[in-house]
Amino acid sequence: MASPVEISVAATGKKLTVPTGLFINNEFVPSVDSQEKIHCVNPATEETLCSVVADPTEPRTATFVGSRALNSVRMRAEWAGSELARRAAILARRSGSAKDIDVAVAAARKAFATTWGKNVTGLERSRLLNKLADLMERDAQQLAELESLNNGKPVKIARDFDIGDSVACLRYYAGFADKIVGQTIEVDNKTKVAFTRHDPIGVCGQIIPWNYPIQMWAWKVAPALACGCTIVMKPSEFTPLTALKLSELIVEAGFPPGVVNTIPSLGSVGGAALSSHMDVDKVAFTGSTVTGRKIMEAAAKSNIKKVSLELGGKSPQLIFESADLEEASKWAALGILYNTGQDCTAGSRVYVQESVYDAFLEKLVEKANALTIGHGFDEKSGGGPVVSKVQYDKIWSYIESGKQEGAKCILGGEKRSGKGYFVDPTIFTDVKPDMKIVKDEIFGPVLSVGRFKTEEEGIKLANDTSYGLGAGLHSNDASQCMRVSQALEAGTVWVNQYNLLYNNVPFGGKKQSGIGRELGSYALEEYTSVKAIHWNYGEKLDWPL
Ligand SMILES: NC(=O)C1=CN([C@@H]2O[C@H](COP(=O)(O)OP(=O)(O)OC[C@H]3O[C@@H](n4cnc5c(N)ncnc54)[C@H](O)[C@@H]3O)[C@@H](O)[C@H]2O)C=CC1
Ligand code: BAL
Repeated sequence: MASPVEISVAATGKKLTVPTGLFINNEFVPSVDSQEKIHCVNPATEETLCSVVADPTEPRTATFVGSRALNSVRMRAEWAGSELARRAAILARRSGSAKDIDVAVAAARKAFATTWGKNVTGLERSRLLNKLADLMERDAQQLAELESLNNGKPVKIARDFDIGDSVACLRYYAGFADKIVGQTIEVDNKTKVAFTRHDPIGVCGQIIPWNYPIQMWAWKVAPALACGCTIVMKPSEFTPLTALKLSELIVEAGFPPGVVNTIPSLGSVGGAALSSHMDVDKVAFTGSTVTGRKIMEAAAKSNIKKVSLELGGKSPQLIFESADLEEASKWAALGILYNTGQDCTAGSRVYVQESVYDAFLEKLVEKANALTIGHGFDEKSGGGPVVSKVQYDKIWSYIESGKQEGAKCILGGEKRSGKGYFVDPTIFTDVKPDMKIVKDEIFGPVLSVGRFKTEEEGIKLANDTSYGLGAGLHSNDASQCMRVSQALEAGTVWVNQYNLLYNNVPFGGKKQSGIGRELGSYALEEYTSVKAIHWNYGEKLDWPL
């Protein structure tokens, strides 16, 4: 058994207990072949919270350093050819056979064949999912505090939005569990019929990021369990704590052993092993486009498992002259500042029609200034620090590049002193389409504001990106709203609002923002395999042909 640890929470004077092992077959266990650890850091204080068992099969420290460094300096030329890059590449290649992933996949396979899959009724799956939702609701405050400690986001936001929506997500899919039905298809009125079964796809590898550790867990786990799949979950190495805590609730809710397994691991080890595993039937991923591409490649090179990818974005918002500028400025601020900009749909490019440019900008700066970025346990905080030193350095390198490339920084852009990975709202104007701050996903509170004259020009600027996740438009002209929402190349378009998602509305990307859909009834397609059964109840075969 791997022992739980206690984390002292200075702000409340209480302690939180967190399991630290790999969660396999409803038990927290050590790695089969290593004592290596993932160190979890509080981004508000830079202090280590605790360490959890990692999933290594190779010398871990070097891989960990390599992996982090690789992520942080991916775009930096000096990385290429360095000794660290060479070592990281070798170690990443070697990590494909992670033994703990093998053990977890075997547990998930066994559960799928015995206690779960087609061996459990939809009603029972629904009951267990509802029970899990109740437990999550009961523990919402504790989970929110843990999420805040590990990720940085404000406790109240984690509790009321991330966890509130996650509880609702579990209940939404609990409702579907006994309603997953196929079709009856008449192929011949007298002698033959066909029907379809929507079978659970099998063992699912689920690889989630650090920006919404609990919510991305719920988006993945809820539809998979509703459909009868079993799971090997790999949380981000930056934020594994709440996935481990939720694993305790899996046991308490009464799920059979092996239905949900949790392997805290490095992406280059556990994530790569899951994506290339020959006995994983599907991999669901949320994260960067760079990693999504690797996952698709690994799936193609192994067993052609089903893949769904929810990737990055560089989402635009268009502000037209008829818009309610007061409201539009609030939505634009929310779009870039929610979760301190660490959001796949962050509205990181705003384009304003020339006639209202100055008036809008003034309001936008006022709204951005009004948001307090602070400690997650401070009730006044509307946003927290960014998740890690890696992310902090990446964001600052973009802010510097914006300045160097000639954009005008009209808000923020100055580092704070003291501890914590805090980045204040930063707005650039006078931007050009080929600037890095306009093209790349920054994943921080950094906004580029440009201008356009005509609707056609606005649409062209908005669509000038390899991404296609979200887009927003603000206008009081209904015909324009309809025209522009159709023209915007994105999986989600918000009209006179931004960034609101609902469990019953599908979510996903176009272009290089991903494939597949999460949420809504569409997500069920990701976790089921359609079988057509042809039935002959009367035709005699006229033979030979
Ligand atoms: N679309 C989104 O929601 C997210 C986008 N990002 C973007 O990615 C950038 C870098 O952040 P990262 O943490 O490095 O994202 P990432 O895409 O590398 O990490 C996301 C998940 O993928 C795993 N992973 C990493 N390499 C893998 C591999 N080879 N095979 C399988 N799984 C792997 C990680 O362990 C983590 O669980 C961010 O600055 C942001 O721009 C990051 C997180 C979420
Ligand atoms: N806000 C949707 C999920 C994500 O950012 O990853």
